[in-house]
Amino acid sequence: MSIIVQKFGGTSVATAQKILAAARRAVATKRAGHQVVMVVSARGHKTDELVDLAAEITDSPPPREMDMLLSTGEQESVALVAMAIQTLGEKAVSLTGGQIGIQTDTSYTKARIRNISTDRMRRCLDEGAIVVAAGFQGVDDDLNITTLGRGGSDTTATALAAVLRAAECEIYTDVEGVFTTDPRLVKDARKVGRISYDEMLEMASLGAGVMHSRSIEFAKKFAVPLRVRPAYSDGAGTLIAPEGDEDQRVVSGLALARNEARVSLVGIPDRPGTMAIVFANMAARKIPIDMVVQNVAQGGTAEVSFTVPQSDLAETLTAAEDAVKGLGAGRVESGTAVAKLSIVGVGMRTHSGVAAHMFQSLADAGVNIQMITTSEIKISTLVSRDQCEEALRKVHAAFKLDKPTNEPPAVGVRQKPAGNGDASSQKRLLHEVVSKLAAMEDIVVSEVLLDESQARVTISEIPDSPGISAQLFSAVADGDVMVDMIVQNQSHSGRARVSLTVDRADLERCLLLVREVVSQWPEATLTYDPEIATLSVVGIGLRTHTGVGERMFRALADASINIQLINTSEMRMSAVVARSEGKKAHEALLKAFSLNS
Ligand SMILES: Nc1ncnc2c1ncn2[C@@H]1O[C@H](COP(=O)(O)OP(=O)(O)O)[C@@H](O)[C@H]1O
Ligand SMILES: N[C@@H](CC(=O)OP(=O)(O)O)C(=O)O
Repeated sequence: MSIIVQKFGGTSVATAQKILAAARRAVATKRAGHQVVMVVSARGHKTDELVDLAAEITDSPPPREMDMLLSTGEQESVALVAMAIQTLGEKAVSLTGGQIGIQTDTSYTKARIRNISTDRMRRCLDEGAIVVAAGFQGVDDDLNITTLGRGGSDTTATALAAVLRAAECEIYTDVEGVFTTDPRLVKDARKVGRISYDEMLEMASLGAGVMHSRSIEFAKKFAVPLRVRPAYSDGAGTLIAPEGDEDQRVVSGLALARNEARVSLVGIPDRPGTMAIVFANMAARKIPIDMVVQNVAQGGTAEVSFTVPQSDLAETLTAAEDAVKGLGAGRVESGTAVAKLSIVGVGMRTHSGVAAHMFQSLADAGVNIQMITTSEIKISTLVSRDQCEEALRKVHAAFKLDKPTNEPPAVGVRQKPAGNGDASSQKRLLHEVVSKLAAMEDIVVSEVLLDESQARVTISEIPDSPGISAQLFSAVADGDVMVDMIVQNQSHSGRARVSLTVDRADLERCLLLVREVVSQWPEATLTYDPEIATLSVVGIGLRTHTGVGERMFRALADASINIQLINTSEMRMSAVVARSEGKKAHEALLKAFSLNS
């Protein structure tokens, strides 16, 4: 008999009526011939209320007691849901994380799942009961209660689906499914029928609150089909699966992270080891870095900027000050009142002109871009917070995401065939690595790739005002040059620096196009380097595990290799180095991540 996991978020069990509705759905699924495991969150704003209550008692609640407190929200709701099921005439057993055997590490308030025992759940299911599992919690080796971090019930649900080999994991919520962007912010947002794990991972980690990114990591690692569905109707929702829709748009969705802060380390030494020290200091404080922007150095000093949630700013500044002390040079700058606006879509792998279109729509809205970073399937920009919602609406409309998908794509010229070439070998590699994991949530690094086919172009001293990036990238796109990485730092004295990488065969054409645009800015300078290599560490959980950057940059530092550019995503962390050092860097990274060449 197939197992279906059904997760109900806080909004979907907020009242007795909603609890009964959730119970009816589980009962109907059981009566249709499935075994059912429900995962339930705390009712409504219960978790927030408990957090506020603790704050009234003390400024720094002990993490162990915080987890003891927060886990009660879910304990209340599972009991109520189990009662509701029993009144409908079916057997039900509510279980806490500890009673199930969800074993975690001891990092209170952000624990990671190590193992899950299926014995108790299977026994209950075999006795004909619906299992009602408390989301968001587990226990450590000493049976201390731990929680998985805010929004963690999605992670519980996907992890239970993985260990039970469920046919599907359904996430019931207060919207029809996954939308092109948050429907609360953009009323024209449309529901997506199907989206790939990779796109959903990016969307979730870039700010789309509908799913917790760690739960998509589980889904991808253990190939769990996920479906986001409305709790209030029979809508089919959105399927999250290995691949997205066939007739996919170039851009599938937009995400906004409103409460970001920027931290920059300026004037730091441009030498091997710098990034290793920076990342080690961040990892030591478990600070998850969002957008990392390191641009080519000038005058012997380098600069790295990154964004963090504003709530992590104080801790990040301390870590950054420690890093500067360790480096013996540089200073720390920071900026608040910024927001991160990102576009996501696998179509970017094959189409040119996507960045230009995004930048142009921001320019048309009078929005200045303070920082840019890209990965193969996303482009993130840092903009001022007071303009961010308007910017979100403008970019959404510019990509015609408010229109049905069967219309011709709004942008982009296909430059590369779509075929997913080595997808099956990637799946095999992933499976091999996952099968050897000691703990379920351990980081997965499946490959280290060396790309020697690219060239770098850097434009310095360009004016820092709306429309500049749009002009630059429109010119390149109009010339049909496919841009891979884009990195733009925060500006200094009204001047910014942008670097991009292109296929080496396109370098001459790209330079011609860029020169023409740059000629209108008297102070701007253009440099290029056809001799670069890009190293990419590929895996799952690269951003949520803060130690990957540290390990990567430590390995490059130990091999005395200097880093020119960095870009990161959920599934890839890349660094540009001199081509002459590419092979050595590749070997060093394979060794650091215990992979065979
Ligand atoms: N791309 C998106 N698609 C759908 N919903 C989104 C998206 N981005 C943000 N959201 C928001 O996520 C909310 C659902 O998540 P959440 O409030 O955590 O629900 P739950 O309590 O069910 O876990 C929606 O109400 C919606 O406003
Ligand atoms: N109750 C927890 C866990 C959770 O995932 O909730 P929800 O499914 O309502 O986002 C929280 O508020 O963080």
